[in-house]
Amino acid sequence: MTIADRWLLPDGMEEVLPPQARQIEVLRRELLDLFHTWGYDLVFPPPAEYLESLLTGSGNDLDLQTFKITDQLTGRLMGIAADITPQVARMDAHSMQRQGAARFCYCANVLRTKSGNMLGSRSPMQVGAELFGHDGVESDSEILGLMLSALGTAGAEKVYLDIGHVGIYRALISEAGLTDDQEKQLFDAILHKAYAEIDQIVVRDIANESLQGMISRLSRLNGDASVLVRARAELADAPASVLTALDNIEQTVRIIQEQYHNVEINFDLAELRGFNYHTGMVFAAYIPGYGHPVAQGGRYDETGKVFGRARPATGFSADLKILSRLLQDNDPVSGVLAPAGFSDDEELLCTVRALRSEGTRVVYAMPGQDISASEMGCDSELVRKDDGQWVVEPINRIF
Ligand SMILES: N[C@@H](Cc1c[nH]c[nH+]1)C(=O)O
Repeated sequence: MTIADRWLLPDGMEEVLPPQARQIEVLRRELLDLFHTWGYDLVFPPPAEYLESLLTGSGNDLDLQTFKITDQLTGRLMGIAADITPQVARMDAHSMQRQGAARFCYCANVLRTKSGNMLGSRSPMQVGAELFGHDGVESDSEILGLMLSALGTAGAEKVYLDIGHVGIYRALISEAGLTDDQEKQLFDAILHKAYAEIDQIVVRDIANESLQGMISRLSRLNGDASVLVRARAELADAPASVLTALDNIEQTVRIIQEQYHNVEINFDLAELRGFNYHTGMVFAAYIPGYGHPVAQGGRYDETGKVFGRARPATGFSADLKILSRLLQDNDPVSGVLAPAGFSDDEELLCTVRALRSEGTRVVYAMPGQDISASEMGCDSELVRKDDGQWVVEPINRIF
């Protein structure tokens, strides 16, 4: 093994160095404090669980994204958490047993077998919030609002929101009488917006002509607010739940637009992104200059059922590392350098203690080491005056 092999990290498993680590930590605190002020209780999910509880009800995608390990204690297979949302759904359904609305937030490392995009991480720091126990405009708009506020806290000035509704696709598909294989094929074609293929599949596999037309048209319902008007006309023969879904989107968006003025909304009613457990309105937030969502989420009403309690649920998550990298200003670290060789100087000890207690960073130089103050993140130093007092002065020496 060469030295290079020893420090080579696996793709997408990155270490975070100063000053980014500190910036991420500052943002983590700000976001968790924000969630707290909105009434979201912090939870710490376990880093690994038995596969059955981790993957139950969540579909194939999450399974493929989950690293599996054998538990040396029981011989059972465990999975390392790849997404916190189903874990929090289990906490709500099984461990918490709260009646009515329950709100939880989290920030935890997850591991994924593959990254979502070419340059992406396989070890995101997932931060997010989940709201259980209510189905409707109030909870949908609260979660969307909290996501936008979180992006604002992280420094986003302009947000592009992509809104879809998995329930519309599901309502149409439930009438289509497709086999699992046929449905998977159609799902993939819609996911990839392969219009020619979609048209082919619906004509080949679906007998009902009105349904064929509606599914083809649904796949193209993508654009500004006029999409909702078009949807009402083009999906007029759809089950009643489709109209309810459109009403829900319209009302939620109205609430959001009244409160958040830096948001541009695009509707994509055939958007099926995500981990497959979503059942209702889904959304993704983009910022200029980055081609992937910086936060995403949506409604997933069925997930708690397998844990004993079907609860309405909606939530969002983001990768804290990406938010910090894309949105945070690179504030230079500042601090005060304290000299070496004065460990018995009571005045100095006292001054350092006072500075630290008010939050100032004070770094002791080490005897015999000639390391620049800036390398230690210091832009000022403690200097002893003739009367024995120590005062902080800016460093203007050239190192
Ligand atoms: N956990 C989902 C987003 C989500 C949170 N809650 C509901 N959906 C994701 O990372 O894609």
